Amino acid sequence: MLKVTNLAKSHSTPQGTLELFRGLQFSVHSGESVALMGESGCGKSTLLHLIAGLEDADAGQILLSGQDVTAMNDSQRARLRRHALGIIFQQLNLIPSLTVHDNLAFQARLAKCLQPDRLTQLIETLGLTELLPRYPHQLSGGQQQRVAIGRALAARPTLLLADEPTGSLDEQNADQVMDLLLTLVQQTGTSLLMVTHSQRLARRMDRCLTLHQGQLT
Ligand SMILES: Nc1ncnc2c1ncn2[C@@H]1O[C@H](COP(=O)(O)OP(=O)(O)OP(=O)(O)O)[C@@H](O)[C@H]1O
Repeated sequence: MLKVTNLAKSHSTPQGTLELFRGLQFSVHSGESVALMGESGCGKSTLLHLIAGLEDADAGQILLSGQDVTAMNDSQRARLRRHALGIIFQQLNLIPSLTVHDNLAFQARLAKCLQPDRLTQLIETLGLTELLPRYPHQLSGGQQQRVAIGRALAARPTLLLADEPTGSLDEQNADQVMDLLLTLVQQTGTSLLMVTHSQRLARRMDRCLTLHQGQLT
């Protein structure tokens, strides 16, 4: 489903070139949930950005359902993000001027795959029914997190990329959000690649990859 081969990425910084990784290889299979761990600054977020086509790799190949992200132009990448990827980054990027309901429907509408029954089911599973008319600033952190998960899954992505989606929550809320995320991923057959600093959350996933000094173990 996701196959990464010989991936290399460096950043240029005022101190010179910072090589994050070279020759990186790994796969995520259909329906599999994989934790991505590693110390701060090792390149986990950058790796998600490369897979999402938001940054360019220096070398290597990223195949998503057989399509090579590294060979796509900007509009092909945007299309891929709309149709095949769900993305939950640290800044949740909910749209402040839209209600919870419209935030949830937004990405599915863009991808032209809004299915009202499916959206209703997602809303129920995520416990958001009462909150539909509210705006993001009227929600708690955990509630915003659930909306971001719903929005990412409403468009039926093949792969969900999540960067510490429970990072700002306390343990109890993080566990609840994680329960929902894993249930939904299982129900929909979506694959999940999730950055986390929590061993506890990582143990709940099918597999854990650790990025250390440019290598995955
Ligand atoms: N656009 C950029 N230009 C230069 N350096 C960058 C850029 N983006 C990230 N970096 C550097 O690349 C390294 C990897 O950053 P990245 O955000 O991928 O790490 P991370 O593993 O996700 O860290 P954290 O766990 O703290 O979120 C860091 O040292 C960071 O300072």
